[in-house]
Amino acid sequence: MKLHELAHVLKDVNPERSMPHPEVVIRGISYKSQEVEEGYLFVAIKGHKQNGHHYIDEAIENGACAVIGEEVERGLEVPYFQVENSRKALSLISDHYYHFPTADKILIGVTGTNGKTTTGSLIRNILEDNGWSCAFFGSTNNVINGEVYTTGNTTPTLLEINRRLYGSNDDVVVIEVSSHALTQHRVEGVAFDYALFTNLSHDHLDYHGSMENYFQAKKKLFGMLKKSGKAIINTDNHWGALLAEQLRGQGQPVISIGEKDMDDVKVDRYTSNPNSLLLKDGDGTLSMRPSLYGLHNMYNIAMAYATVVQIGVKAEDAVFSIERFEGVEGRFTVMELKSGTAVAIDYSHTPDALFHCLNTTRELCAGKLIHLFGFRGDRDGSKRKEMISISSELSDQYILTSDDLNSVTSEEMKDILIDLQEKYGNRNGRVILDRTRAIEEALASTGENDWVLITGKGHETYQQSYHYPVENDGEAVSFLDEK
Ligand SMILES: CC(=O)N[C@H]1[C@@H](OP(=O)(O)OP(=O)(O)OC[C@H]2O[C@@H](n3ccc(=O)[nH]c3=O)[C@H](O)[C@@H]2O)O[C@H](CO)[C@@H](O)[C@@H]1O[C@H](C)C(=O)N[C@@H](C)C(=O)N[C@H](CCC(=O)O)C(=O)O
Ligand SMILES: Nc1ncnc2c1ncn2[C@@H]1O[C@H](COP(=O)(O)OP(=O)(O)OP(=O)(O)O)[C@@H](O)[C@H]1O
Repeated sequence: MKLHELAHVLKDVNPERSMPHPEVVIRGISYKSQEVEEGYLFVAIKGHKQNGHHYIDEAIENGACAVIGEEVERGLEVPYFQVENSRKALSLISDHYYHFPTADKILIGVTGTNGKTTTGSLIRNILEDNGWSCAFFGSTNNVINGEVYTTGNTTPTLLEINRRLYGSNDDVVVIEVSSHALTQHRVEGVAFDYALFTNLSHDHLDYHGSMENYFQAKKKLFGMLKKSGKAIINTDNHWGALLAEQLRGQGQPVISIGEKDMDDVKVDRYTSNPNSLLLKDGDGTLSMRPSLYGLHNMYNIAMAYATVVQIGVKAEDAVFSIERFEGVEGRFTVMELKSGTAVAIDYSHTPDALFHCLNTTRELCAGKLIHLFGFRGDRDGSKRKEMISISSELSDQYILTSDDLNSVTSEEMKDILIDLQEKYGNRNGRVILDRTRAIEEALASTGENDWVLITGKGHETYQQSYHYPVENDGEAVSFLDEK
């Protein structure tokens, strides 16, 4: 991309200086000054913690040939483009720079408080099973051309997405679109063929301030649908029903998922023992033995099914793939121990997710159910009381322990947990700060037919070290089972 082309791409351009080198070729783009190289375009973003405009000099020292920003900047030695919104400009520019890599693909955006990763992974697996190649951007990883990459955010910026998709041969792209990403214009300009809404419940209120704001953030995804695009919505969720009503009122086609006869894809009957599901799709009834457990996962299956049949997968082929799906790492991963105890490791960290996860475990557990969980430092503290009362009600015993501390100290977290237990806990609750010690205690007090449910981290690596030298919950359970 040449420098002078930049001026045409940015609508509200106000170049600080004339274009000294219109033929200068932009060799890369970054919004991180420390990653700028010779000939790069630097995009200065005023962020939540830092202001990228304070790093423009560093970016120029590193070789930036032009800068985009929101603030007035004078006397820079390279052309400066002042724009209304740097994040939007970043997305727009990266699309042009990488020659619109999403334009010739089927784009699926999945949003919702819970179920994005499971639903997105189901869709990817069903499509891959049936002849479509499918790229994936989500919480657990990114997959492009069948290559798996680690990821930072659930939803990267479009710069990162386009960089990965440049040269991708994938037919379809599934993107988990978080409310943060939508608020921060991370996928600005992407036109989706399908937008999925799994559910909305209490989470991230520290960021959005209210459920209404949280809902409005999620709703943005549905304004990014192509003209031919379709919304696929769980209308058994209150916010989903509201969204469907609003979209239908605007003439947007909606495919509804739920347990109601009027739903386009109905979760007709689910039993957990044996694990079997009956889906109704129009006149057809589909019976299957899913590999996933829990009613919440039946909704994920219904969402994924509704999407893939729209793309062209035959119903019976979709069912076959759903039954073979191996699940998502750390989403209700079950381990059978020598003692006869079953351990489920799950990622749930919201009240709604915890409710579903505990209910599922309760349905499978014939003996005692011990639940082990904690709360992430610096995250939405308003959901903790609700989570403790759900656990108090649905588990026989629970242990409050450490989750990611972030900037909170271990001692501060201990005080938080003790205070929460005293205020909202019951006599079956305890606090054991060291996560591995807490797992050890839970395993020591269970046996045949008992279950231990460990939630909050799932597959994720521990952010801090504990007594036993292990990196995650799965490793801790295996280590202690061998001990
Ligand atoms: C609070 C938040 O969402 N922050 C996101 C935001 O960062 P920011 O722009 O505010 O960054 P900042 O640290 O304030 O820095 C501002 C700017 O200065 C630049 N800078 C800074 C320092 C320097 O030396 N040089 C320099 O250029 C930075 O590169 C940045 O462009 O934009 C970044 C680029 O997209 C994101 O990586 C980052 O996500 C942070 C890491 C994060 O943890 N976000 C969480 C809340 C999040 O987004 N979670 C959702 C999933 C939620 C869920 O469903 O559970 C997600 O999609 O991951
Ligand atoms: N449809 C659902 N409704 C409620 N809870 C769910 C649903 N699907 C999954 N969960 C619960 O939420 C947890 C997270 O599931 P998943 O990773 O699929 O969702 P997510 O939206 O990607 O979450 P995150 O954005 O935190 O990664 C699961 O471990 C499970 O306990």
